[in-house]
Amino acid sequence: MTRDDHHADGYGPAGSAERLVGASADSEDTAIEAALRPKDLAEFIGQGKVREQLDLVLRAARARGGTADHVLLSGAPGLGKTTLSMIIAAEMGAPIRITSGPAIQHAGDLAAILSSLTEGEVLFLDEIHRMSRPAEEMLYMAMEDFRVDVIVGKGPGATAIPLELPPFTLVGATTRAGLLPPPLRDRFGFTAHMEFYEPHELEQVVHRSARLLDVEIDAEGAAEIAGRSRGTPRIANRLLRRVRDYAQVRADGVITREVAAQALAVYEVDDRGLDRLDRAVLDALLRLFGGGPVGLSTLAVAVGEERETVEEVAEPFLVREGLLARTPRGRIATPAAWKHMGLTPPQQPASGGPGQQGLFGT
Ligand SMILES: Nc1ncnc2c1ncn2[C@@H]1O[C@H](COP(=O)(O)OP(=O)(O)OP(=O)(O)O)[C@@H](O)[C@H]1O
Repeated sequence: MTRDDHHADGYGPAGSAERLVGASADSEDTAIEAALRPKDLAEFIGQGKVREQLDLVLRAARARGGTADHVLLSGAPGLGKTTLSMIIAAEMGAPIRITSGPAIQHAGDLAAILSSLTEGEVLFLDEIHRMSRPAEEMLYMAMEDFRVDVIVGKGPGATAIPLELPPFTLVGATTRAGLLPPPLRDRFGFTAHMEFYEPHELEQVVHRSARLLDVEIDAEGAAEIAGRSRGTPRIANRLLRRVRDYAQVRADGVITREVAAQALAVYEVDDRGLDRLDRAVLDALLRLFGGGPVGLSTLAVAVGEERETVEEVAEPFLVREGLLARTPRGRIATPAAWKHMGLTPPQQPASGGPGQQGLFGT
């Protein structure tokens, strides 16, 4: 099995510090995740519908003695797309090759990978929406006819040499299925959308990982970590490792609710999974701008971050949590944001006081 690339989670394009609650894999995750991945569908926690449907697809393919249909997995980073692709291969008793869209810039890169696949092999293509156009077009034919045309030579003398491929299963992963061109999307026999996990599912993830890492944890400790993991198993596993450190150094090694809460307070991850940046954005929005509306650029200046960092790194989770809304007039805080930050909204936002929306409204 090979992996051509991996990404780190920086603070957006400005690319500064890695975040404890970032959903993309950092270098430590990459090193440890292999040990924590469930190996078969029965071990995979949550995503009940996806699991049931995939189980049918794979059982039927096995019964026919053939190769499974191409599978498209869509969902946010860290929800288990790579894990599921490995499970698909394991359940089919097939080897897996792992690569990603950005690693395939030329059609030739893809031709080289496809032509070296063995019969029934699973090809996992992460970030499939980021493949180059020519590679994408080559993939259409490979998926449908198990054939590619390799172009030899240049200009008028160029010739297309058809190359037969063994049947294989493509597992494509994307954070946004909507970004895929319809001809590509249509060539997948099965599409699964992965949802964020419920807290009780993340508790199971934490318990399972603690067992594998040989860490003692009680039910309340697992619940405390799960509640701060933003619906994402990767984050749950990462928080568990930081809490384990704390438990070893400052407690007796056992993770209880108290130990987990104290540890995550040190790392500035609050009880809802907001980190320093998220809280800074909310704090500025509430205290400086009376809850908004305030323009994105103004808000970014107020927290001393790039506009893109606020928009791409902090806001998606705040919006998902119902703490912040993006409106045509600017960003506004919801009543839940005031409550979460322990602040009281001004009685009459338009009459001055801490709120200065008139000045910052756009
Ligand atoms: N359903 C699950 N049950 C248990 N652990 C899980 C589950 N889903 C994911 N994990 C764990 O979360 C970590 C991240 O999962 P994975 O790498 O599969 O995510 P991903 O969606 O492929 O992320 P990316 O899009 O960034 O590649 C792995 O360590 C894996 O063990």
